[in-house]
This record gives sequence, structure tokens and C-alpha cells, in this order.
Amino acid sequence: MPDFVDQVILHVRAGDGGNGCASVHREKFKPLGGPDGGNGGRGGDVILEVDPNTATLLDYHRRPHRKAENGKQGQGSNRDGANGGDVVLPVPNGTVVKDAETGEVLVDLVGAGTRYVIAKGGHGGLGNAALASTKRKAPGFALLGEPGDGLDVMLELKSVADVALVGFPSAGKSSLIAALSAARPKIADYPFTTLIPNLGVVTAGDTVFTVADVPGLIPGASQGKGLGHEFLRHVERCDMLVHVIDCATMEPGRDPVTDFEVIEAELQAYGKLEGRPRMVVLNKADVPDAQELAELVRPEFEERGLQVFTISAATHAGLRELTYAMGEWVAAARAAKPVEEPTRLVIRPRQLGESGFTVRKVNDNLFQVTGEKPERWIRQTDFTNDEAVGYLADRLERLGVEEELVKAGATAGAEVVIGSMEDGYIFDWQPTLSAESVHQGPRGTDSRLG
Ligand SMILES: Nc1nc2c(ncn2[C@@H]2O[C@H](COP(=O)(O)OP(=O)(O)OP(=O)(O)O)[C@@H](O)[C@H]2O)c(=O)[nH]1
Ligand SMILES: [Mg+2]
Repeated sequence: MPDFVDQVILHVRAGDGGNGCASVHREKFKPLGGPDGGNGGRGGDVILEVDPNTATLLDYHRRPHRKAENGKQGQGSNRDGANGGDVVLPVPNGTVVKDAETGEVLVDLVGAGTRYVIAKGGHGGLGNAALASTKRKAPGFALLGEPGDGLDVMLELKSVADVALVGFPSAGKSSLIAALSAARPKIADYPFTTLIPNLGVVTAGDTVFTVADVPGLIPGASQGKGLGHEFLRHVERCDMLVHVIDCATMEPGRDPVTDFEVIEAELQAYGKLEGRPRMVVLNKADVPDAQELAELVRPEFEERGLQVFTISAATHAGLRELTYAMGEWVAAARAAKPVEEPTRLVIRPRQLGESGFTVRKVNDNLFQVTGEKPERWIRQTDFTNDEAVGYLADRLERLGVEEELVKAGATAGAEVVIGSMEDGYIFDWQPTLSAESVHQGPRGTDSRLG
């Protein structure tokens, strides 16, 4: 399992609404009372929230399926079902949310506390008490709860870390991150030990920042050699670069200044990193002669205007000074950045023509009705209950669906699809699609009631 994840597919599912209840008030030795079925509860939402204490998407890599609670069913005696609990998922600042299928950016979450309702819970169904009217005194049905939204999204970290450690393989980048933070990356004396960046959270006084230990860089990386582009893609998303230089290497042709120049040449060939501040860390000062070498080359770096730290990731020598210097950098860089205003609450726009609906003539004998309301009503209807179907027919008529079908040229017996052609609800249309044409027996006398 990787220690670091900057991109993850998340499957979210909001809670379904609870079904409404059909019930009739009863007391001993008294005739049947009025309808008293309660409403179903609302399904919980799935919400993303920017949390300053969350630095990675690792949790979602481990558990990519997240679901909010369903609403509870309504009950007799006018008891409404409880709403389903929301699920709030903490994400790092600068998380970009994309539709996993189309790649379309849904939202760019910036600023602590910014919330985004990614999947909306379904409405609860009304109970028969709420459905009663003068015309329909004792409805023998209730509405079904609606399903909650379900979708797959891609979460992507815009910035990987505040600081990127760059350097040759085996320079001690992973050792340094382990010495600075609680991260425990793999450390070994062969090149390319690190294949995926490790992320460490470092504290320097009041400043908390992240350091990414990226895979080792070799000549030709900018042309894709070694872990080339993959590596550089990560560096690009860090605000600062720290060169980690091995002062104890015995490899021919290598010395601190040459190593630095080779890495710089690769960074330049890659481009896009010119403005990034840099710092130099001379590592392995515990090895005999390495300390002397470090002191020898220090002026060369300082002449180029670079801050230099001689350290040992092994013995932790020099780490305090380094940590505080990095912290100061980070604090200054953050202060220089424009303040990121929390975007407050963002709700995923839904396609609604709220009151509207459209009738489309597919052919002489087939018509399609689409629209938020009619489609929602279909989902709320218990088709095993004739009375509920009758109620649906009344609603459709009142909305004017009937009239529009006539205008579109529908005649008796035509097929009408409500919703999509793939999974919409199909019925044979009768010009006066009143409840009576669909169900048997007078309304309010459903024998299944009670
Ligand atoms: N003596 C000494 N050895 C060190 C020091 N820092 C790292 N090493 C050793 O150097 C080797 C490489 O260390 P890593 O931290 O894995 O190096 P890296 O830069 O992450 O290497 P890649 O992931 O391959 O790019 C290991 O054997 C470490 O124990 C140090 O300060 N002193
Ligand atoms: Mg490493």
C-alpha cells in the first residue's frame, strides 16, 4: 500500500429517503379514525469539507466507498421517520473534485471549512396523513422515499506539499523526512528505493507544513529517464525545493557542486520551476571526511545566494536549524499568497426545470415526458398499490401533462414513457387518465389498509 496518494477515485452514495407510512388511527371500541401514517425521513447527504488538519487523500485510497445513512420509515400515530445522518468527509485544502467519468471539474475546494454537498440524500415519502385532502379523506397509500444520489468522483490534490526534497538516488531524502516527521518511509542503500512520494508533516514552532520526499532524480530525468516525469510532476506541485546532497558518495564523477548542477539542469529542462525558492542541505556529515567536504563547498553555494545547512539525517545533527529555516520559508510564502477565502457552502448544481416538463413525440404511437417533477413522482409511487397509481395520475393531470400530450398529438392507446427511454416508466395512455381509468374500486377503500 502506498504511503502517499495524490489522486483517488471515490464512490459516494447519499442516503435514500424513508418511505411514508399508510396507517389509520385506531382505539379500542371506537370506529376507525383518520389516517395517521407519518412521513419518511430524509436520506443523509455526503459532504466534502476542507480540513486544515488533513494533508493527504490516503484515507480514501483505503476506503473508497462512502455512504450516508438512509432516512427511517414513517410510522403510525403520525410518527415521522428520523432523517439519515450526513457523512462529512475531510479533504485537504486545494482538493479538486472531478466527475470520474467525464473528467469535468465539479469544484475546486479552497479555504478551511469550505463544504461541498457531493451527493444529496433522497426526500422522504409523505405518509398518508399528509396526503389526506377533502377529496381523499383516507388515502390507503403513502409515497415512497426517493433514492439518494450516487456517483463516482476523482479527488486530486492540487498541491502535493509545501516543500519537495530533490536529489540523487540514495542522497538521504527519505532518511531526512523520517528524521523530521512521523513518516516512516522505506530507506535502503540502493537507488530508487522511493517509487511514490512520501509525505511528512513537520512542525516548526507555530508553523505546520508538509514535506514530500520524491523519487531520486538522475541525469536525463527531464526526458523521462528513471522516474523522470512522474517525479517532476510532483515537484511542480510543491512551493519550495530543498536540494539534498550526499557528501559521502564515493561514486566517480560526483561531488556536491556537480550533483547540484546536474539536478538543476534537469529541473530547468523540465521548466515551470524557475521561480521556486531553493535551499541546499549537505547530508551525511557524520561520515568521516564528509563534514570537511561540506564546509569546503559551502561558500560555492552561498555565492549563488543559497542558504546552506550541513546535517546528518542519521545522527540528527543540524536538523533543528534546518527545520526552523524551512518553517520560516513556508510561513513567509503563505503570508505572501493571497488569502484564500473559504468558498462557504457549495451545492452541486442539479439539472432542474423545477416546474417544467417536456413532452416529446418519438413516433405516432410513442411519447416521452421528461421533467424533474413527473420523474420524481414516478419514483415516489408504489405501483403495487392502485390507489397510489391513481394519485400519480391526478398529479400528472394537474401539472398539465395530459393537456400537453393531447397537443403533441397523442391519442388513446399511445405509449407514454415518463423519464429516460432506457429506464423510464411506460404506460398506455387514456385521454382522461384520471385515477378511475387505472384503478378498480372507489378511492379510500383499499382493503389492504390497516
Ligand atoms: N551515514 C549516513 N547515512 C545516511 C544518512 N542519510 C541517509 N543515509 C543512508 O543512505 C542510504 C540511502 O538513504 P535513503 O534515505 O533511502 O535515500 P533516498 O534519497 O531516499 O534514496 P532514493 O529513494 O533511492 O532516491 C541509506 O542506506 C541510508 O541509511 C546520513 O546522514 N548518514
Ligand atoms: Mg527515498
